[in-house]
Amino acid sequence: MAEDFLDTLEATIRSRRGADPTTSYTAKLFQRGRAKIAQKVGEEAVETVIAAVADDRQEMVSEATDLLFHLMVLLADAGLGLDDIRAEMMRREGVSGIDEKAARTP
Ligand SMILES: N=c1c2ncn([C@@H]3O[C@H](COP(=O)(O)OP(=O)(O)OP(=O)(O)O)[C@@H](O)[C@H]3O)c2ncn1[C@@H]1O[C@H](COP(=O)(O)O)[C@@H](O)[C@H]1O
Repeated sequence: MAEDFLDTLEATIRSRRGADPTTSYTAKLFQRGRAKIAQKVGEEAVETVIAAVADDRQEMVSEATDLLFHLMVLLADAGLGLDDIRAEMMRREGVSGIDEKAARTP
């Protein structure tokens, strides 16, 4: 898988564990803990949805970026990362959501 900016960002996020929370927002999130990080993911998800319903494309990009950043921090806090998401996405490749749902719905 080609290295892209998200991989660079993931490395930055991981490097902020135990860093100074007065100079790093990511370090501050880690310090505040899993529940607070999860809350931020929820807030950013809601803000993304609001922007989508308002059909505000610029705001959607901004809020979706906040959402993805906070989701990456949440994954990192749990010892997970983009490789785990890639692996799961690749496992699902070619399996239609329609077929997958039909297989688990009696
Ligand atoms: N991509 C981001 C990024 N996206 C959003 N944010 C921050 O996320 C916060 C979300 O906004 P909010 O208004 O909800 O935050 P808040 O009111 O401060 O939060 P709370 O009071 O609710 O805790 C803002 O402070 C944004 O600056 C980010 N902060 C950092 N990054 C990346 O992470 C890197 C490391 O950042 P530091 O850890 O701060 O050095 C940076 O170089 C960037 O590449």
